[in-house]
Amino acid sequence: MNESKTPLRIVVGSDDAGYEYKEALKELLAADPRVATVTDVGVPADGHEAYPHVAVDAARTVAEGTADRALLICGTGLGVAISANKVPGIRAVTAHDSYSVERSVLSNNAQVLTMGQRVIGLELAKKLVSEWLDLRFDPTSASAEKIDAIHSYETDTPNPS
Ligand SMILES: O=C[C@H](O)[C@H](O)COP(=O)(O)O
Repeated sequence: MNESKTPLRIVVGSDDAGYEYKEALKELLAADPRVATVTDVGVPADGHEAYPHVAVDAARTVAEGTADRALLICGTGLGVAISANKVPGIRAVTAHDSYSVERSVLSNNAQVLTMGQRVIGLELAKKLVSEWLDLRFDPTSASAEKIDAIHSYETDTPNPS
């Protein structure tokens, strides 16, 4: 662990198709010293809330500053990413490989990682989540102005470039 990194406040969520992975990854996060807090926005074991509502609840928690990141699971990871990206200021990505997880933070400053329980093995998902906890975006990097450009499209402000 890099002691200079502030532990992360993480919100987790899933639909019923992602429930088992959400629970397993929540347990992993809760035991990790790189994590300050884990907040579960559902679904519970007997829950059937549709993925858009869970994803937006989690994304709003990040956008409001109550959490630093969100980890969202559904069948594919796709629906929760699409939904979370409807929240202004949120950059959510689906990633099932190490390089994409790395670049999602270092290039895209994505605060939301999504995965599909029907797509990836649980042990690989755990490994990728562990790698994700070590990543921090560098606001002085050349990628920063591209993130600003993304956000310029959330308002009526023209693209600065
Ligand atoms: O992206 C959507 C998810 O995979 C979800 O868990 C399943 O959605 P569906 O039931 O509409 O296929």
